[in-house]
Amino acid sequence: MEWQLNISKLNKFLSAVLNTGQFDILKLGFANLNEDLSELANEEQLYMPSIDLDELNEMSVSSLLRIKTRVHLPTDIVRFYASTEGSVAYRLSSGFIFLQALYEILEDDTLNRESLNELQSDLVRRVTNYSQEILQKSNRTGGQVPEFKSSLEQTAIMCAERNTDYEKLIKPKELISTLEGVLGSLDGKITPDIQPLRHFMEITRETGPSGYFASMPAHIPSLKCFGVKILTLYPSKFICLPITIQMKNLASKSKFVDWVRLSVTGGNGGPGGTMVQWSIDTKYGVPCGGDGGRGGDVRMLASRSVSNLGELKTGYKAPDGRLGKKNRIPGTHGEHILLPVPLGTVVKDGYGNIMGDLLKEDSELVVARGGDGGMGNHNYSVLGKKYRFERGLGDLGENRWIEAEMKTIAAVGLVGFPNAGKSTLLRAISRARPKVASYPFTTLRPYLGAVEYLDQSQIIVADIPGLIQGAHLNKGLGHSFLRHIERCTALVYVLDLDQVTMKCSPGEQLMHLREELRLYQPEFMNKIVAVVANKVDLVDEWEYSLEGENVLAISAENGLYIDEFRILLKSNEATSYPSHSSTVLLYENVTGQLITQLDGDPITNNRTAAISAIAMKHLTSKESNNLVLVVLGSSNQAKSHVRYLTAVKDFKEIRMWSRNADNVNKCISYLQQTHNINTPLIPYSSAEEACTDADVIVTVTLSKDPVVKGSWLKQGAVIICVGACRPDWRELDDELMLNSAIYADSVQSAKAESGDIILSGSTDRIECDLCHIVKEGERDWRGDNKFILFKSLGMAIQDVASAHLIYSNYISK
Ligand SMILES: NC(=O)C1=CN([C@@H]2O[C@H](COP(=O)(O)OP(=O)(O)OC[C@H]3O[C@@H](n4cnc5c(N)ncnc54)[C@H](OP(=O)(O)O)[C@@H]3O)[C@@H](O)[C@H]2O)C=CC1
Ligand SMILES: O=C(O)C1=NCCCC1
Ligand SMILES: [Mg+2]
Repeated sequence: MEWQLNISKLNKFLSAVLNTGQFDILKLGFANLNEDLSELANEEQLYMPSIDLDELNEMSVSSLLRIKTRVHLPTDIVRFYASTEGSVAYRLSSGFIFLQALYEILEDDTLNRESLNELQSDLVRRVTNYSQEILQKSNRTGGQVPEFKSSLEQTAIMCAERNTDYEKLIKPKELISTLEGVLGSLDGKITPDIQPLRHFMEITRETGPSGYFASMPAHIPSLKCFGVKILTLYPSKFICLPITIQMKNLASKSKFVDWVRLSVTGGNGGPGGTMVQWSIDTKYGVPCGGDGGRGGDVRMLASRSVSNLGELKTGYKAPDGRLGKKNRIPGTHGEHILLPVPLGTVVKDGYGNIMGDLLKEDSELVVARGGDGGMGNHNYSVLGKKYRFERGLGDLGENRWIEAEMKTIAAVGLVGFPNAGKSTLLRAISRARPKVASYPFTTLRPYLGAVEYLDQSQIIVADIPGLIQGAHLNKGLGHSFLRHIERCTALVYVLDLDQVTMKCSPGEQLMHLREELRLYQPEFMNKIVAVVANKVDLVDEWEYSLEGENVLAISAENGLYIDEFRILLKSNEATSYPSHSSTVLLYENVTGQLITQLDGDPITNNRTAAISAIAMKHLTSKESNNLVLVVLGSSNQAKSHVRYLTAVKDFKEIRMWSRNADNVNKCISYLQQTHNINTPLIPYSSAEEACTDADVIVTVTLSKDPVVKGSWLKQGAVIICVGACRPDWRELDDELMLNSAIYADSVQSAKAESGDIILSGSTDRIECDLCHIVKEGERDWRGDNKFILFKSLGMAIQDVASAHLIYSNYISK
């Protein structure tokens, strides 16, 4: 029987899993279907390998085994990998999910869960037997290939080591020659990298387009290993909103109340005891009544789990202390009443005097003290018969009116004109369910939502009621909502891009919003601000900056760029995250045992530069020396490219440009101090000036728009384009693209992923893969073209070969 997967059902299933919000990406490991998938990518149906349920023949078991070994499944047939925020890759118990998926999507309705469970055990048993047979045939005794034996302990140590140590294990010249060797051995056959995943990436993009890449498993027969790289990319890093406030468990069902007046009364002190202990020695006995217990206090307790003051009643009275007991034992104290209030609550007495400011989690403020207990008669024992029943009655508890007011209600306030979509946005990023309707002032009081992150942190966002022009004069909801803004640490201006509902152009909206806030309180201008343009799905084109501000275009309704927005809110941390983070998993070829798991970031930084160095070495003539190198960009790739390119060529000077001049200076000091780069490194404030008369230009930016123009460059210039890794991003303009002889590390990836190639209409103009260049040796690579361009996108095989080299260096250390 042939299992036929229905794509639309599969999509539905994957979307449903993704929509649980627990996973950012699911990779379905049809590992042995690389070729088939790329061929079938545009077709309606995907096919599972042929499996004869009645009699599993060797062929089908072998194909299953290949799936098993490729994706390293101890008990299952296919595994889902989930790459979470921060790029922690982990595995799900896949068999169950997979079979459930199959159950949902198989055309054959007669299959039920039990029969699938049976099928799974049967397959696993057969696959296990078969793999043992293979191992025996190949004279292997254990589960591991001898050279990797007993390496797992070291692997664990290695995984725990820091990036800097990884860097020490990578020497530019060694990595360059290793990768050149691997490229030379490829014989023109390159594992398709990204293409087979495109289908699944599309699903991911639809459900949350945060830009996740994953390289398919790459086999390197000569190295006896294969591997996978999982990479996440946070392109929203370009907007920063430093926020540190985090709160927890905000889901309060109560009405939103930010001010209350209530009466509080401490418990009265309990009366002292009047017991007398009789004895033969004393005529009247010995008084032994204990002191009365203290009355309980009424206290306020700052708690992250409370969102507003709506749970508070109008009055509280704490329990009284109890009567003192015999044998001088004090009476029980009255219990304190703890009133949980949100962090940032300010408490005043009835005269407006501030009693306290509850800023820290678990801080307490006594708002009505309980009375002291009265003295028990044992205190009066010396007074003889007359006073032996004397005692104190206990003090009354304090009683007062107090006012509690929330000062900080949210870290972030969403500010925008009515119907800009703030409530929809809050719904999209949190579990808050504010009313949404397209008439002004749907939101009459701020709704709060907790934006939750996988690291358990939360940021509280308030949907501030719609603002109208003249609000500072108390028009509309005027001051009542401007007061809320006062309490937010940061503001996000939400602009309306919908021609139908917008009051004025997005630029004017931003101007008016700012003006209203400024007129109400000039200090508002000091607040940290970000700008988002909502309803981007309704417009054809959108500028990404307005009045000098970066603007994040989103669609709250359709969930477009909502992940980016969530990250923007957390960008205090997000800016300290690298824009790319990755993990490389290295497996042993035959048994599929995991050899090691490596931090992919140093691998990415080094191998990409090594590949560029190989390309540059071949694409520039051997004799050429003392060239001028330009590096556009100043971060990881800029640093590694200077190191690797100088390892294969001598340059007269290296010109460095980046949007931010400080970054260039930092990059230069790092290269000089840490890597002793002796070639003059010269900062440039204009990319055009830097590129004029340059021989080699490297673009390593996160730009979405061209940073180099063909008109700037001299004939014969070699351009190494490393950024613009998405089909809609550019680093190079059309003139440059159309006048270049184009090469790529993988033609297939470049055609599918490079915005420069796709948008300039150059998909059919790519000459060949890097492995052909390496094999062919020196020739005229430019032909009739003005420039030579190498487009790098990165391939799994480069990661795997580099990971293998690092690992080998590590174990031989
Ligand atoms: N081909 C491949 O195999 C690989 C490609 N890459 C790509 O290389 C590029 C650099 O990577 P990496 O150094 O790790 O990235 P980082 O995020 O660390 O650095 C980004 C760099 O781009 C600059 N930049 C950001 N936005 C813009 C913009 N709008 N215009 C101009 N410059 C901008 C930044 O400098 P400043 O803030 O000063 O502007 C910074 O120097 C990325 O595009 C990445 O995707 C990465 C790994 C592998
Ligand atoms: O590591 C890779 O390969 C990358 N490719 C595209 C851009 C980001 C990193
Ligand atoms: Mg890549």
